[in-house]
Amino acid sequence: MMDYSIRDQVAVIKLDNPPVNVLGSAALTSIYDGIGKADRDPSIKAVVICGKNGIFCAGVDIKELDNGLHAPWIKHIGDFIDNMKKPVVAAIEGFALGGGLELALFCHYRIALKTVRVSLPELQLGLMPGAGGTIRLPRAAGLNNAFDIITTGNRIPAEKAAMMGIIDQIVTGDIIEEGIKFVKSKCNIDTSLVCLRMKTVKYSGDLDDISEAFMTKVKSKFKGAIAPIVSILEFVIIILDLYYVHLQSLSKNSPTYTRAKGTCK
Ligand SMILES: CC/C=C\C=C\CC(=O)SCCNC(=O)CCNC(=O)[C@H](O)C(C)(C)COP(=O)(O)OP(=O)(O)OC[C@H]1O[C@@H](n2cnc3c(N)ncnc32)[C@H](O)[C@@H]1OP(=O)(O)O
Repeated sequence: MMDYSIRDQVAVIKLDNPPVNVLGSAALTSIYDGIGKADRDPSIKAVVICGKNGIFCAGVDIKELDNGLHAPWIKHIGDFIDNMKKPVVAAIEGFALGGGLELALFCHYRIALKTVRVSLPELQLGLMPGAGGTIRLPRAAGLNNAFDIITTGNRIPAEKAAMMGIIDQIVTGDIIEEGIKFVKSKCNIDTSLVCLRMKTVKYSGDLDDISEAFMTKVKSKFKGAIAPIVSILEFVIIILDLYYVHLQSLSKNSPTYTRAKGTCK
């Protein structure tokens, strides 16, 4: 399900679940184990996550969804990386779709070949991007772009994704070599500063107006099947609102207040 190797003090975690590296229970467990191993090993300075077979990851294994995915649920991987001091980069080729993009968004950085496409197609499948997509995508790409990507399921080309802030660098050549080179240059950076979950959500205009406009657009597109879509959009808004509520409960002098304040501008 995953190859673990060490190159020049960098752990390379290569998803290996042919043909398209979907995330079932076994693959998720092996990624979680691999990241834990890299974190515990004092000789490892950084981590690259990539995929075999010319593709990063086609998302969660849809065939397993009916039976329920077993622990560690994909979100646990995100929680773990959020707290890692060693930088983690997603080195993307082919596609990063659904849970695959969410996995990439867990990482501190994302690099990609120019030919890459990313998307969150969950909504079209009657699902929601529940593994952090609603939290991290707005923080990477801004609220307006995130709503657009989540509601359309469009596949975004790498260069556009880079302009939006989803991809940090477009590279050419061997994606793993590039990943190693990239992540080694980030070893002295405080990872909490690049952890997407702690970043500010950027949006232009009034939050209620933006969400209302997207609701209207989505309702007209998905005639007769809007319940999950409306819930998902509301969920994104609720997450933002929760940050405000959380803020109000904190002492204004606390470091947590200062940090949390930055997440909901
Ligand atoms: C509570 C919240 C829970 C879950 C959240 C889930 C989020 C998700 O990740 S949902 C999944 C989102 N991903 C997708 O929708 C991607 C679907 N796949 C594709 O679009 C394409 O397969 C492709 C990745 C673009 C590759 O295309 P191609 O090279 O033409 O190969 P295919 O013939 O389409 O696929 C090969 C083989 O893989 C199977 N497969 C592809 N994706 C998945 C998947 N996500 N889960 C399970 N299986 C998948 C596909 O069915 C083919 O299988 P065969 O047996 O060979 O037919």
